[in-house]
Amino acid sequence: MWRRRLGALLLRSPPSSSSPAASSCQRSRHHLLPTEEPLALNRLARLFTSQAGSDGDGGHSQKPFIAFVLGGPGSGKGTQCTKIASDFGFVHLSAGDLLRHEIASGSEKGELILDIIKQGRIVPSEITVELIRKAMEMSNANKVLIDGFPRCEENRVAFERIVGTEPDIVIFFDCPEDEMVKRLLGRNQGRVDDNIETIKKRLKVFESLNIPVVDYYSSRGKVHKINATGTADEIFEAVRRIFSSLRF
Ligand SMILES: Nc1ncnc2c1ncn2[C@@H]1O[C@H](COP(=O)(O)OP(=O)(O)OP(=O)(O)O)[C@@H](O)[C@H]1O
Ligand SMILES: Nc1ccn([C@H]2C[C@H](O)[C@@H](COP(=O)(O)O)O2)c(=O)n1
Ligand SMILES: [Mg+2]
Repeated sequence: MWRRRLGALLLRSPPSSSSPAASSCQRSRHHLLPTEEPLALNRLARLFTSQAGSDGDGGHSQKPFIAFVLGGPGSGKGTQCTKIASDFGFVHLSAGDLLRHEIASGSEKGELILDIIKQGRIVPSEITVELIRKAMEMSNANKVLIDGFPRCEENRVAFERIVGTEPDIVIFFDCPEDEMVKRLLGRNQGRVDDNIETIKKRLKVFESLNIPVVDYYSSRGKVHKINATGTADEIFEAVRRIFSSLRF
């Protein structure tokens, strides 16, 4: 299985030399690659992840179909992912939920994550990608929705480096800011970032760091942009048309 092989390779890689606190989407690009040794491992990892085929021990190394689901805070990513997962048999991995789960675990890393989320900033990519990679491996899924990721260029590059593959498609929920703010203020799920001060910061981060990632994937012909106004069911009709036309 590609996941087992990749997991074994990555478990053997040495820890990153950069401290998580020093790592952020604001860092310069040359700080993204921790050491040269993981790079060599990444090349090996790609051999197991970039294409389907026999992995030499009788197993099947087909990589999962990956859809990144993007959109501003409150655009309805989580709501729509639940529907896609139920109707199209995808496993739904929310980057935000994985980070909140880490906070709830009481780990030291969780304290750092909580601090960053309260400020509406982006968690260091190494942390988020590692949580996603582990969740993908544990799910053993062949169709995965990755909700709320990548949030910035550094997230995108780190995913390609650590997981060794690109998304097959990117779904982008396009929603006006005033509607997103209204939805977030009415969400009522006790999230530490659903207050107007943090929401304003999240919207700024979305515009400055996440939209460039959407543009990057648009230029590669991977983006399906969906008008995210209207009821959740109306929006899902547009989503359904896209997923019904895919071969996975
Ligand atoms: N089409 C819609 N119309 C009105 N409310 C909606 C719609 N879709 C979702 N909501 C509600 O808006 C709130 C935010 O939705 P959701 O959590 O799905 O957004 P999100 O994009 O995942 O946000 P975040 O990035 O903060 O996780 C929720 O309370 C949800 O029930
Ligand atoms: N790739 C990601 C995804 C999420 N976060 C942090 C910052 C977000 O404001 C917060 C909540 O995420 P959401 O549930 O809104 O998707 O989690 C991040 O740093 N990097
Ligand atoms: Mg969400």
